[in-house]
Amino acid sequence: MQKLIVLGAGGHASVVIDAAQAAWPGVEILVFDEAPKTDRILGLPISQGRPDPENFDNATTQAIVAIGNNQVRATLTQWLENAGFKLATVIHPTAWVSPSASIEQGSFVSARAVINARAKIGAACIINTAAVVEHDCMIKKSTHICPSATLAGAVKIGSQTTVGANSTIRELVSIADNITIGAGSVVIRNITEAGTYAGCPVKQL
Ligand SMILES: CC(=O)SCCNC(=O)CCNC(=O)[C@H](O)C(C)(C)COP(=O)(O)OP(=O)(O)OC[C@H]1O[C@@H](n2cnc3c(N)ncnc32)[C@H](O)[C@@H]1OP(=O)(O)O
Repeated sequence: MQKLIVLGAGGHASVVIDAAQAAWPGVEILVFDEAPKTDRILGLPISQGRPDPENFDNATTQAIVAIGNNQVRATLTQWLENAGFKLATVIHPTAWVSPSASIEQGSFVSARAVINARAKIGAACIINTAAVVEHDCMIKKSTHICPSATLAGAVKIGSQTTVGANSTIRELVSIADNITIGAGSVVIRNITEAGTYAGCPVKQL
């Protein structure tokens, strides 16, 4: 890959750009945003709108959505796929990803994150800075594991779920789709009903 298209130009995009530049020195990064708040990000120009697939060659170009909102990231990742772009998986070089783990396309793994043996990460996920995804965890698509969250062994997380910063999920626990776990929370039982949960142990807000 010589070119990386990044959709989104907010705070999370800065982190993805830094990681991509560290992972692929010399990569040309092209940033697009539908409503940019500035004209540059980390010194790179921001183009307004979406990239035109006619202008890019999949042999040299990949694309990723760098937006923290799970629903928006899911929708735009689907748009990239439908438009024929090749999705990138961006992994910061200081992250540890077990050779037996798998990560689907369009996902981002930030600095110092750990993804241990046989863990499976779906498409368009964010495994954020210093998050720990222990052995045999399964995370469905478009989910965000926030900074320093810890998923103990064999935890299952649904799609479009957010596991808040510095929260802990007990081993073997399952959390369904469309759930938000508050920062610093502890989950010790399965959560099946969509909603927001916080505290130690969590209660539905
Ligand atoms: C790089 C990055 O920045 S990645 C992003 C990382 N960000 C996070 O991890 C943040 C995750 N979000 C949170 O923790 C939020 O507080 C949420 C989603 C749990 C709740 O947000 P809101 O719906 O706005 O709730 P609000 O702030 O109004 O609080 C409602 C109640 O829940 C309590 N509450 C909120 N968050 C938490 C929490 N994390 N733990 C315990 N209690 C909480 C509040 O004290 C309040 O209680 P009260 O009604 O008794 O006063």
